[in-house]
Amino acid sequence: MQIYKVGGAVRDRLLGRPVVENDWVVVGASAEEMLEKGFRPVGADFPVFLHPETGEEYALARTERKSGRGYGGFTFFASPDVTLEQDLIRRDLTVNAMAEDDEGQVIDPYGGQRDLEARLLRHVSPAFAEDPLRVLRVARFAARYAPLGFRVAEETLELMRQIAESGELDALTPERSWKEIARALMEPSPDVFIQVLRDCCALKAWLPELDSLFGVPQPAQHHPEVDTGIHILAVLRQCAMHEQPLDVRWACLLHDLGKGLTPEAEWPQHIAHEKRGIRLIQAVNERCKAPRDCQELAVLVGEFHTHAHRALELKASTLLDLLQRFDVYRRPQRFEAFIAACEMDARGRSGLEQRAYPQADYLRSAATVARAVAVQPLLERGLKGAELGEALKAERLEALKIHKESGGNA
Ligand SMILES: Nc1ccn([C@@H]2O[C@H](COP(=O)(O)OP(=O)(O)OP(=O)(O)O)[C@@H](O)[C@H]2O)c(=O)n1
Ligand SMILES: [Mg+2]
Repeated sequence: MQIYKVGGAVRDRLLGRPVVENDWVVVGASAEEMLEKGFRPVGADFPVFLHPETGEEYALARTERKSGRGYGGFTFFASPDVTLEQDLIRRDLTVNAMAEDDEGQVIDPYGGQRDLEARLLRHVSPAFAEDPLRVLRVARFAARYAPLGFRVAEETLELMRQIAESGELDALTPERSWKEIARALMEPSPDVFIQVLRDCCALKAWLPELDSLFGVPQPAQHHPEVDTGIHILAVLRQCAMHEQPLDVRWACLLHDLGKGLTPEAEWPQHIAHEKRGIRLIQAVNERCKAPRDCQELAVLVGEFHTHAHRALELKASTLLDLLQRFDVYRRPQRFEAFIAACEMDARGRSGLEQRAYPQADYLRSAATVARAVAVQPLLERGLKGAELGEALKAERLEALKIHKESGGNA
């Protein structure tokens, strides 16, 4: 049997980037031989094994044919006769279809090195279409390598368009898709992920609520970029620049979905888009099976981002309602994430990226002030239950009024 390093490890070494994990392909071996050598099988009918010591993945060279729609609809054909070239040709991108032998020699039958030079993400063969997840993968690689000058080859974009238009993306399980989405949003250019999906019409299939924001105008006074979709891309760029975590990026992606429901007669105003957007955000959350923290933050940012932007004008009682709603007493971290998302929203506007956002510190100090109200004296007065709650609220309100009068510098 011959063992080759394949995929991302070869690509990233040639790019001079750190290699995080190795994938291996094994040619000329049977499953029985692998088991004899102590490799552990990953699944019953999946020709992939884990190395007994390193835990890295070793896949038998295989050809893959589609037997039905969606994931699960795969049949694998692995046999000792399958050659390295046959294995590589069914892979997604030429830059991912290179192998390296144990002497460091690169085997590159499909022009991976040429495309690395040309900064092109290009599919290897029509077998690309066997796995519709690759549409998301390519957009994710584009989001990762855009800063190095990579772009998706025109013919690959065309193939991605055919896959998207065939409805195949609907067959992807939310679990598989979410992994790609989450990784893509954390890449250096998450906006490129969305842009590529839009370019191949996959955004329309996957996230029509977001796709329809392109072409929807906003008031130029607050949004010099005008187009709502362009604004979302700019907000994502800010998220990457400020190294925001996934929940913040997810919330930013969805925060303005309500603007897609504004009747055209009201454009460029979007009165009540925050409330209107809630059910869209919830629907996307559920459809994508986003993790709980992402779901929660997205709904809260959707409903309350305008509150944050107007923080300095809010009445003390409205401010208190906001803090109560966020449960800043027990969930301080979630409120921080909310503030971060709103700041990214404020900065994701052409020419306003550097503008100060004093609302952030104002909200932070308001939360501190409300949190500082002590419960103990109220307990000592014998208050409990609903009465205690009301008294606590009243004291917090007083504290916030003083805070507001002092301009937030209390
Ligand atoms: N849907 C997929 C998934 C994987 N691969 C192939 O399997 C290799 C390893 O897959 P994976 O580890 O998911 O991707 P990497 O390319 O290693 O990239 P990453 O840096 O994201 O791990 C890829 O390079 C590619 O050759 C593929 O062709 N189609
Ligand atoms: Mg890998």
